[in-house]
Amino acid sequence: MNTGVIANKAEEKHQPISNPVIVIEHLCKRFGDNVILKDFSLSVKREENVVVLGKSGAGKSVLIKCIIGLLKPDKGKILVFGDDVTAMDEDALAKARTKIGFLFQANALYDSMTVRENLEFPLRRHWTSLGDNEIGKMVKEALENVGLTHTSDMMPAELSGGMLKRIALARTLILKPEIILYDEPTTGLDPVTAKEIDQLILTLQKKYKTSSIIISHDMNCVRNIADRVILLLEGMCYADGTYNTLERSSDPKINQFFQ
Ligand SMILES: Nc1ncnc2c1ncn2[C@@H]1O[C@H](COP(=O)(O)OP(=O)(O)OP(=O)(O)O)[C@@H](O)[C@H]1O
Repeated sequence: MNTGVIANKAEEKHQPISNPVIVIEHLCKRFGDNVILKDFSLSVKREENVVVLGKSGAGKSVLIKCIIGLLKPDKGKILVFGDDVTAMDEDALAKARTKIGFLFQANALYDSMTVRENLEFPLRRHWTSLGDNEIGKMVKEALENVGLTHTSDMMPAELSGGMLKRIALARTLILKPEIILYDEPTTGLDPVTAKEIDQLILTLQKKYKTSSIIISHDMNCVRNIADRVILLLEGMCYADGTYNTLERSSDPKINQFFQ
């Protein structure tokens, strides 16, 4: 069921460009008898931030894994820049993934590497033709972006939660992805630091013109960064609208997320 809650464009923080970068059509995914995605459709426009809300176990991570081809859906299409991810072989998937960055909830930095080495790692792995000079410049820019140039030679264990999140964001952005998928970017951070991360995400999204799908339970984060909010419920896109539109909804299934 779709409640037909429609986005009010006037409420949006910025105007995403209308051609979609991701189009998901009638996605179905089950594990045995456990039906996770029943008939899920969603379109994400260029430079748009779409937040996916949903209860624990609703299938948010399954959805993200389908988009990056880590899980094969049973039915449906996922077009990323017009190409269907569900029909790709491993080589094509690897190429498609270079356009998609992923910010893990746990940051996924290597504990045994310095901050600089963590940032160099994806460059050396994916862009093998880059020289040391070029890599050095890109690492410097990445650290400047997140205001942490002084941490270059530090180990992850020496950094606070907010700093780790900034470095993880810098590492995600260093490969210049056109789409970023965020898994709970502010979970575990205090409200002030969380707000700074929200602001950084918005600033860098504007600078690099990225489009995003964000999984979040943090309603401040949702309010701060969502152009549009999707409610994933019963395997479908149950509601679709701006934060303000959904917050005012009288539907208890929507309302419970905005208490
Ligand atoms: N590889 C798998 N094999 C079997 N079941 C799976 C697999 N991956 C996910 N599931 C099931 O799919 C359902 C949705 O999981 P998912 O991780 O997407 O939830 P979620 O909405 O991200 O929850 P949370 O907010 O708690 O992270 C769960 O019931 C989970 O057990």
